[in-house]
Amino acid sequence: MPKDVTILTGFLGAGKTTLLNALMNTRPHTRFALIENEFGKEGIDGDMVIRPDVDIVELSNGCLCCSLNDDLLTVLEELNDRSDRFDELIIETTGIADPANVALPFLMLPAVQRDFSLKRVVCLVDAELVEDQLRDTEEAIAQISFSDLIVINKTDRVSTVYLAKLVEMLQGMNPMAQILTGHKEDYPIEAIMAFTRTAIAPDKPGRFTPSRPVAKVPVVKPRSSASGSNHHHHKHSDIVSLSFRFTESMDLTSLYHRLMTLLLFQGQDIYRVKGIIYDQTRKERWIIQSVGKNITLLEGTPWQEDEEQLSRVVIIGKLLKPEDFEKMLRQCLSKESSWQITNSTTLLKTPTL
Ligand SMILES: Nc1nc2c(ncn2[C@@H]2O[C@H](COP(=O)(O)OP(=O)(O)OP(=O)(O)O)[C@@H](O)[C@H]2O)c(=O)[nH]1
Repeated sequence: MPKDVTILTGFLGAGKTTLLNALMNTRPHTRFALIENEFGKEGIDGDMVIRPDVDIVELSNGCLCCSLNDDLLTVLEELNDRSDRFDELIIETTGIADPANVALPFLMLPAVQRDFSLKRVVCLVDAELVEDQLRDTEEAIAQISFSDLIVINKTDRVSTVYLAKLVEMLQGMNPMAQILTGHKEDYPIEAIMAFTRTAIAPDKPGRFTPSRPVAKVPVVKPRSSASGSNHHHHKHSDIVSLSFRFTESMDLTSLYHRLMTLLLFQGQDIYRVKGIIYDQTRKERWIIQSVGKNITLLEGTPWQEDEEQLSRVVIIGKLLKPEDFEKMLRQCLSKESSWQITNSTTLLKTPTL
C-alpha cells in the first residue's frame, strides 16, 4: 500500500513545526517519517521535533521546490527501502517553498505514486502577519493558492472580526481550499488529518496547475554558481538566509535585548530568526525565535556531558547584510574570539525557467 503523505507548507514562522509536534503528539501510535527542509545550512527544525522516535531526514542548504528537487526523489527512494519502519510521511517545506514543485513528483510520477499517496497539502497562515507577507513576497501567494487545506494559525493574536475578514480574503484567493482556524493550544488536528484531497475532485481543470510548466519536472538546478561561490539561486526571491555558529558561550539576555532593538528599528526585512543558544550560565540550551517583531524564548533540554555545547543562529530576510548581524551577534558573545559565519546563502532574482 502506498504511504500517506502530507505536505506542510506556509510562510516563514507561520507555525509549521509547532503544528507538526502537536499533530504527532495526538497520534502516539502512528510511526511518522519526516522530511525537514531548510534552505540555510544550519538545520534547526529537526531539533525542534519533540517525538524522539520519528525517522527524520533533514535536507538543508537549499529548497526542495528548486535546488533540492532531485534530492527529494532520492530521499523518497531511501524511505521506500525502509517502508516497514513508518506508517505515514510528512514533508515540512521551507517557509519560502513553492509547494507546487514539492507536490509535483507525487502528482506526476507513477514510480512515486506507486509508493506514496499525496493526501493533503496544508498551508499554515500566520493570522497576524499574512497581509504583510502577501504584500511583500510572492512565496506566500504561491503557498496559499496551491494548498488544499489552509489553516489560519495564531488566531489568539487577532480579533474575531479580523479573522472573519481574513477567511473571506483567503477563500477569495483559493476558492477550492478548505479553510480551518486554530492556534497552538487548540489546533483542529482531527479535521486536518481527516481531510484528503481526493475528496474534492483533484483533477478539475486548473486545480493543480503548477506555476511553471510541468514538462520541466523534476527541476534540477545547480547548487552553486559556476564561479564556485556559495550563492544559491532561487527562482523568484530576494530572500537571504544567514547561518552562524559559535563555540563560545553567548549571553542570552544580551541577545534577547539586542534582537528586540534590531527588530524594532529595522525589523521590516527580517522575516525569521531562530537559534539554539549555549549560555554557560545555564544548564539547558535555550531556543530563541522571532517572527515579525515577536520574540520568544523557550527553555530546551539540558546539555549532555558528551555533547558539544555551541550556539546556532539562522536569520532569514530580504537582502540582509551579514556584517550587520555579525556585529550584533559578536556583541552578545561572552568572549568575542571564536565567532564565525558558517554559511551565507543568497537567493537572487533569476529569470523563470
Ligand atoms: N501566539 C502564537 N504563537 C505561535 C502559534 N503557533 C506557533 N507560534 C509561535 O510562532 C513561532 C514560529 O513557530 P514555528 O512552528 O517554528 O514556525 P515554522 O513555520 O515552523 O517556522 P519556519 O520553519 O522557520 O518557517 C514560535 O515561536 C511558535 O511558538 C500560535 O498559535 N500562537
